[in-house]
Amino acid sequence: MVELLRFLARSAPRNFAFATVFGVLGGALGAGLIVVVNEGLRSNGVIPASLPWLFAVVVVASVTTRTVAQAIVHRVSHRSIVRLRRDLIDAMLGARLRRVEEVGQASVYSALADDVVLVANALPGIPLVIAGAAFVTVTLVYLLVVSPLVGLATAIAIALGVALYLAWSVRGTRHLTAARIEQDALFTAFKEVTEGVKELKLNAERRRLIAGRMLDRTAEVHRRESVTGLTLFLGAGASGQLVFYALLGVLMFGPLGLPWEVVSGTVLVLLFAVSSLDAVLTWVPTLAKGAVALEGMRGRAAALSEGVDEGAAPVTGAFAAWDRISYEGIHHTYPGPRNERFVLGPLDFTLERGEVVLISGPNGSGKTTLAKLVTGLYLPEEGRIAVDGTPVDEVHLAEFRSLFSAIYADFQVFETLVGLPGAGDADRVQHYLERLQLADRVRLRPDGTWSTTKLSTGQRKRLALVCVLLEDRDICLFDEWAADQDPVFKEVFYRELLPELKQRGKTVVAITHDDRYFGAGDRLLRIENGRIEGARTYEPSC
Ligand SMILES: Nc1ncnc2c1ncn2[C@@H]1O[C@H](COP(=O)(O)OP(=O)(O)OP(=O)(O)O)[C@@H](O)[C@H]1O
Repeated sequence: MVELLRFLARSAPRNFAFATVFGVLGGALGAGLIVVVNEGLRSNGVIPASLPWLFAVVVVASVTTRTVAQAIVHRVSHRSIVRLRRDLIDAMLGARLRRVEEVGQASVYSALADDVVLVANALPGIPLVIAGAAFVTVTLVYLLVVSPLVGLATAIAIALGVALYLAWSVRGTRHLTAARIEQDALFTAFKEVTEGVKELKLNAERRRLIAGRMLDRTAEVHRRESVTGLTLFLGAGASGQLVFYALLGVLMFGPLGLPWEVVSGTVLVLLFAVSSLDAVLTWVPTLAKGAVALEGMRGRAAALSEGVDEGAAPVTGAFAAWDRISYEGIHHTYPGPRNERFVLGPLDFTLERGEVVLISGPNGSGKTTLAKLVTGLYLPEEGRIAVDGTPVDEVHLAEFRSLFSAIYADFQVFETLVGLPGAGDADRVQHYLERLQLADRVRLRPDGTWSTTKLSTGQRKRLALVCVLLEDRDICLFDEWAADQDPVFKEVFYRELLPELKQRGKTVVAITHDDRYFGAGDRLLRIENGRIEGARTYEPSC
C-alpha cells in the first residue's frame, strides 16, 4: 500500500497532490456530513435555518471531491500502465543479453501482461483510502470534542484495529508474494504448452501428464497461495470491523455511564464511520495484490538492471572506415554445475573487410555463442575486441554493433520495416522480394509494413534476409541461414548471394553445416568444444 502511494507520487506528482487534496477534502467533508446530521438530531427538532443549506453544500462537496479524486487517479493509473510497461521494456532492452536470458523472457512477459494490470486496478482505490483516513481523523476530533471519554475509547479502538490489520496483512502479503513467484512458473508452463500444442496433440500420455498434472500443480499452488493471501486480507478487514463494533457495544451497553444523548449521537457517528470503512475495506484485497504485483515488476526491473548493457551510446560512424576487426583471446562461460558448464575460448581470429568467413563445427561446439561475441551482443569475459587496433569498450560498443546485421537461429521478422535505411525505396524492396522468390507471397504496404509474415520457416528466413539487405550494414552474420532452404536456394545463397555481398565490399560471417559449400568462403573456421580447431583458407576460384 505504501509502495503504491510512493509509486503514484513518483509517477505523477502533480496529479497525486491533487488527488490527495481532493481525497482528504472528500473524507473530511464526509465526516462533516455526519457532524451536520448529528447536530440536527441534537437540536431536538429546533433546526437552525442555516443547517439544511449546510447539509446540501456538504453533501454536494463531499461527493464531488471524492469523485474528482478518483477520476484523477483513474487517468493517472492508465497512464502509469503505459509507463510501467515501457519502463520494463526499456529495462529489458537496456540489459545485457546474458542477463535477459538469465531472467527469462517468460518472466518479463508475465510482468508485462499480468502485474501491470493488477497495479493499474489497485491505484483507483488509493483516493478512497486517503479519504477514509481523513474521515477517521475528523470523526475522531469531533468525538473528542463531544466527549473526551468516547474520543479516547475510539482512539484506542483505532490503534487496536490498525495493529490487528497489520498483523494479518503481513501474513497475507507473504502468501500473495508466494503466489506471485508461482505466476512466473505458470507463464513458463503456458508458453511451453501453447508452443508445444502439436507435440501434445500427438502424445495423449504426455498431454495428460504435462497439461493435466504439471500445469495443474503449478496452477493449484498459485490458486492456494492467492486464496490464502486474499482470505488473510479479508480477515484483516474483518478484525478491524470487529474492533469498531466492539467499541459500539461498549458505548451502548458498557459501564461508561455516559449521558444518553452522547451515546446516541456517538453511536450514530460510529455507524456512519463503519459504513465508510466498509467501502475502503472492499478495496483492500485489490490494493494488496497491486502492491505485490508492483514489487514483482520492480524485482524484474532490478534483476535486469544488474547487468546494464553499455551499447546505448550514440553512433557517430567512428568505425565507418574499418579494415580489420581482431578478436584477441576472447572467452565466454555459461555457468552451471561441472558437466553443464560450457567454456568458449580463448579464441583468436580476425575479420577483414570484404571477406567471407564460414564457421562450422559439431552441435553444441559454441558456434552460436561465438556469433554473439562476434557482433558484440555478448562482451568477452576475457580478452578484447579491437577495430583497427582501437579496443571496443563501453564507449565504442554501440558503434561496433552498428557494423553488423544478423540473422540468428531464433530470428525475428518485424512486421514494420521502420529503421531499415533501404525501406523507403519500393523498387529496391520489390527487387529483393523477387530475387528471393517472395514477391508472390509478400508485398510492401504503403504504410511501410509487410503484407504478411505468416510464412514457412524457409520463407521467413528469406524475408529476414531481405531486411538484412535493406539494412545495408558492413558485416552480415548468418547463423545456419541455409539450413531451412531447399537445394535450389542453398545454391543461390552460397553461389550467388555471398559472392555478390563480397563484391559490394560486405563482410560475411556464416555458420554452416553444408560441407559441400565450404569452398564458397574465403576462410573456414572449425570450432570444436569451444575452441578453434582448424582454419582453412580457400583460393578465390573455389
Ligand atoms: N543461454 C545459455 N545458457 C547456458 N548454456 C548455454 C546457453 N546457450 C548455449 N548454452 C550451452 O553452450 C554450449 C554451446 O552452445 P551453442 O548454441 O553456442 O552451440 P552451437 O555450436 O551453436 O550448437 P548448434 O550447432 O546445435 O546450434 C552448449 O553446450 C549449450 O548447452
